[in-house]
Parts: sequence; structure tokens; C-alpha cells
Amino acid sequence: MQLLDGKFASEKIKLEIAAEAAEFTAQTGRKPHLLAILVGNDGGSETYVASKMKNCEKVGFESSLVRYDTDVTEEELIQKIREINADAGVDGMIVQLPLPKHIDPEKITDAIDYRKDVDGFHPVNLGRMMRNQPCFIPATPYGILLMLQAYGIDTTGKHCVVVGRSNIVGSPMSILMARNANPGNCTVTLTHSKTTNLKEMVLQGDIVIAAIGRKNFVTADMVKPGAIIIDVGINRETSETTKSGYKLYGDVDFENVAPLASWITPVPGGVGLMTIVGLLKNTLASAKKEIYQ
Ligand SMILES: Nc1nc2c(c(=O)[nH]1)N[C@@H](CN(C=O)c1ccc(C(=O)N[C@@H](CCC(=O)O)C(=O)O)cc1)CN2
Repeated sequence: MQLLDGKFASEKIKLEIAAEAAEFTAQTGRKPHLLAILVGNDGGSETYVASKMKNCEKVGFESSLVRYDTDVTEEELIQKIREINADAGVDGMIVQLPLPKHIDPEKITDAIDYRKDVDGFHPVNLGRMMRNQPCFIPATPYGILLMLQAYGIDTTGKHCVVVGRSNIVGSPMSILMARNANPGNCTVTLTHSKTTNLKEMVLQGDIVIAAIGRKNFVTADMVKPGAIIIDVGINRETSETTKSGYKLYGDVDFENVAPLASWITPVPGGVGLMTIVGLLKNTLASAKKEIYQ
């Protein structure tokens, strides 16, 4: 078994991003700028947004954070998004998910100018991705492609089983792994919690991408020997034995699956770190107007 190390791959790509950002700044006199909107104080969201801001600084981007209390209305948020859409000094905008129940995440995503939608969640970006046109690819699927690329893994002709059909990971991932590219060129099966013969399906996977949001959901009896295992899970549980006060678990039972796998991502230290890289790459592409003029 070999580890797909998110720390190693992300640090390597961030050096490349930093070099490109420095060149952009030298030419334009400004830094690529990412703005994040955070509603409430969910522990996970606080951590991820803080990490996004810190990584922006590391690679020479400007970053801004706009915070709201949990009782902010949908209208107030949309009004703010419209202001940011019109701000030429902001290249990329994200609204950290999840949002409180009274706010419809699709209305919020739809309000973001697709040319600043560096999370790649806007229907225009998702539609363009379907057509294999230039677009912002959702940050986590993009990070997974970059991870496979960083390790030189050829996915052509393999059977990829995606577990989970969310709009931000499972569904776009299934499209990306099927398209005519490498990584890609796979036969893809998209499974989910209502798939009746899930174990048999996952057993067929040369590549398994677990994104169902359930701790240790993929067990050793579901995995074909030699499979490549990508674990997108970030299940947080409180813990009295860790300094942070929580422990992270993936969607894969790492201890028992790892000995069977050819390659596997750990949690933490795997896909999460690559998600941030996907976001940084989209923000840089936006600043450089590589996708939209
Ligand atoms: N607007 C968005 N919201 C959410 C997204 C997203 O892509 N856009 N994805 C997830 C959370 N997420 C990014 O926002 C994210 C998750 C995990 C990590 C990460 O670095 N994980 C570390 C561990 C960090 C820890 O100690 O908790 C790791 O896996 O090593 C970064 C980003 C939902 N919301």
C-alpha cells in the first residue's frame, strides 16, 4: 500500500501557485483576492475558513472574511453577494457551507456571479463542466484530480465507483472521472445510500471515491484487492484525548482497508488539504482571467 499524501502534494502545488501569484502581482500591482462569507460559528466551518485564509497568505493572495450571525436573512446575504459581484477588486467569492436551515444554499449559490464562483457550484460552471468547457471545477473534485495527477496515476480504462451523490462532490466527481481526459476515461458507477447492492458495487471498483459523510462506511469486505481508495469524509467527533478537542474520521475504515489498497488517502492529511489547493487554483485562474474574460 502507498499513501496518497495530501500534505506532500498540496505543498508542492502551492509552491507553483505562489510563483504564478508573484508574477501576476508584479505585472498588475495587485494580488489575487479571495473573499469568504461565513455564517454562524460551526466548529468545522471556522477551521476550514481559517485554513483557506491562512493558505491565501502563504501563496501571496489577498483574502477577506465577511462574517454573519446565524440569524442573518437570505435577503441580507444575497444583497451582500450582489455588492461583492460588483467589486472589481475581488476575484473569487465563496460562501462556506453548511448554511443555517432557514437559508436555501441554492439561492445563495445562484446569486454569486459565475465568473467569481471559485467553489464551482454555480449552475453555469456545473453545466460547462458537463460539456467539458472551461469552467471552475468544484474545489474538492478538482483537488482529487490534482492529487491523482501529482502521483502520476493513470486512471484510463479503470472502473471508478463513487459512493455519494452530493452536488459538491459525488455527482461532479462521477462526471469528471468519465470524461475524455486523464485523470478520467473511467467507466463510472455512482452509488448512494439507497443503492440496494452497494457492497457488490463497491467491490467492482478499481478506484473507489467515498463521499457519503458516514464514519468508516467503506469496510474491508467492500474493497477489491489493489483498489485505489480516495476518502473524502471529514466526520468530526469530540474527543477528550486530542489537543483540538475533536478527532476526524474518514468515510473509509482506513486501518482495515489500507492493507488491501494499492493507493489510499488518509484522513486527516488527504483530500481536505487538496480541496484548498483546488480553491486556490480557481482563484488564481479567475484573477488571470483564464476561464472568463
Ligand atoms: N463553500 C464550501 N463549503 C464547503 C466545502 C467547499 O468546498 N466549499 N467543502 C467542505 C469543507 N471544506 C472546505 O470548505 C474543507 C474540508 C476539510 C479541509 C481540510 O483541510 N481538512 C484537514 C483537516 C482539518 C481539521 O483539522 O479539521 C485534513 O483533511 O487534513 C479543508 C476544507 C464543506 N463545506
